[in-house]
Amino acid sequence: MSEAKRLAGEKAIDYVEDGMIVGVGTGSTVAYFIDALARIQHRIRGTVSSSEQSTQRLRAHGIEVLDLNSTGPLSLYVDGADECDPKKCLIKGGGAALTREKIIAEASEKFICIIDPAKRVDVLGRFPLPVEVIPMARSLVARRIVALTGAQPVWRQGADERGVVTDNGNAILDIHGLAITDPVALEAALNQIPGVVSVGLFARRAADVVIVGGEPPQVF
Ligand SMILES: O=C(CO)[C@H](O)[C@H](O)COP(=O)(O)O
Repeated sequence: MSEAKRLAGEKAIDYVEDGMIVGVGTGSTVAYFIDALARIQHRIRGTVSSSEQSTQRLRAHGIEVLDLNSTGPLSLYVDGADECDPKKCLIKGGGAALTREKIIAEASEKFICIIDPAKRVDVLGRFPLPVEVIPMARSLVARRIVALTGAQPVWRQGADERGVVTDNGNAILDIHGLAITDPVALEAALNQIPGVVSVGLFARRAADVVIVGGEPPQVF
């Protein structure tokens, strides 16, 4: 499977143009993209990173990481996903970086999603849907999710009693047992719950192009 991820990550380099500032997502597929980007780094002006993990990898290659507040809109964002439906709506956040990923996707003109074939689904929801929440609102948000969806939110566990702590200092609830027939409506409804920071559904702002790793990669 990592071969498919590598092929998807390397194919995304085709979309990088000279002088661009490139938005960079998070995860093992993106790691291949970063490694390929390192080989052409002299052609770009820098990157904006969606996580501490990606920032470390970018800097290890000597690639400049810029503050989104100083770059203005980005031309290109490249990121992975946990699931992708035929309309290019995504579930993301398996790596707990969903909020910064959503911010950069929103700031970018073109969002290229890089996945291996196992991520393609007809209906989103087999992968538990991540929701980033303010820690004090965790139980409240969980109750509201049950009332809204009937599905089961599970607090993502981490190294200690605080559970997983995101780069923004928040907690993650993973919603199990959803079959998401209307991703735009569910994203909007979950975003209304006080204490929700962001939802790992990328439906209002879906991907523009999806690259599925393979020999050759498929693009849709
Ligand atoms: O959303 C993400 C991180 O928050 C990742 O893009 C998603 O989890 C896919 O990761 P991988 O490429 O390792 O399969």
